[in-house]
Amino acid sequence: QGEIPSSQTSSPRTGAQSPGPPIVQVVLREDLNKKILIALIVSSTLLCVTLVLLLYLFLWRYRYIKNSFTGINPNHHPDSVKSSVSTKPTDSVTKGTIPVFEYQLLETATNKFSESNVLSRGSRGCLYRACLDEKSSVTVKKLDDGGGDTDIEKQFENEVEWLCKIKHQNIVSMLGFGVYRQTRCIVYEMMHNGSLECQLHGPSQGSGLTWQLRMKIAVDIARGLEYLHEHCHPPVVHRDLKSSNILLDSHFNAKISDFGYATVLMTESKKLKLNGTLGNRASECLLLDGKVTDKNDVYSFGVILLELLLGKREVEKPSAEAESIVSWVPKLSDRANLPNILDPAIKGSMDLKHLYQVAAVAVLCVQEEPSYRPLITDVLHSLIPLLPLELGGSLRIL
Ligand SMILES: Nc1ncnc2c1ncn2[C@@H]1O[C@H](COP(=O)(O)OP(=O)(O)OP(=O)(O)O)[C@@H](O)[C@H]1O
Repeated sequence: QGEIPSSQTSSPRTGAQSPGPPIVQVVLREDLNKKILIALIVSSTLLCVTLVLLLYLFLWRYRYIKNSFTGINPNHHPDSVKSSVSTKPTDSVTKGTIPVFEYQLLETATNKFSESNVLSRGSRGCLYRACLDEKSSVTVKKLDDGGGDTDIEKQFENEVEWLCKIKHQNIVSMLGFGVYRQTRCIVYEMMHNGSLECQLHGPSQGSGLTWQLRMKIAVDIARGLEYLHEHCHPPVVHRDLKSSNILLDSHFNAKISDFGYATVLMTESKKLKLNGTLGNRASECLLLDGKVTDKNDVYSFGVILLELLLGKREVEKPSAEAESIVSWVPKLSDRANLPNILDPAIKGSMDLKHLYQVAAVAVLCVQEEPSYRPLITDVLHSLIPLLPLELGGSLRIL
């Protein structure tokens, strides 16, 4: 008792020589250094993670903008639609900028795909009127698999693939699509005036289409085609251009629809390769296959122009002695008689010089030799001066 523990003898209070304070300070400093080191490691890790995230976001945004499109990605293949879309009915995602609709949503919008909503029946399925919201209606094309018909499947994939990428005022807009087990749906903007075929050859027999409207429709189609042939990279050939695939909105703006057979235009090098593999087949045979040239679309455009002028169907009677509208071409070259063979709905309603010019363009487009047919861009520029300014042409009416 009364003995002081040895550690206390070295207490600062004793006033004796004391190593205490320096030890504490060293320990504190070491602690501080460790903390600074940890803080540095944590903050630099955070910085790295943030930088990586920012880089990822930047790359994602760059790809998003690139994909949401002004041109065509040559590496893109229609098959990717199939793989990019799940077949679960509850999907609600977006593919690029195009939404994938849930089945239930389309079912409700079309009143369970009811008969009263049917707008038309095509060879591959039905077209329905649908209300996605209270304000506007859209159309839904419902394609059933047709007992595993791979052609329907291919056309669906092709159509969706192209319409995801092609955006133009004269090409029908796809608002979304969906794949649900055996059923496929595509949602389009509503084209209130239906197809050009219906306007020309339906109950109204062309009476709703004045000369000026017909010129506007021709210029609109040529603009859409010019976009496909000249502004898409690589160029796109529609391959199924006909009046039933030209749709008219409430202002009679014409838009090209149905991209089920569309394909990229074959480049010269690919053409040569194909010529090689097909031995002696002349290039014209390849062209007649309808696979490789934009001039096929120009021919089809010429046929539509003839329909607009003559008010006749592309093929008048679907029978053995059916006559193509192209057989009228020699009569079109007879200027004196031309006004007499026109569609009665427009007879005498146009400047004759304009009529001769449009007839000449139509004759050039339907020439048998594809290389003699003009480019669609030349066709467009010869029609624009015939269309009044307020309808999108350059004609000033004084
Ligand atoms: N977006 C739309 N708005 C209004 N009507 C449309 C629309 N799309 C198509 N139609 C009408 O439905 C008709 C059939 O179009 P659809 O594309 O379904 O035909 P299809 O299935 O390609 O038929 P086919 O193969 O026999 O030509 C068109 O001719 C047009 O009258």
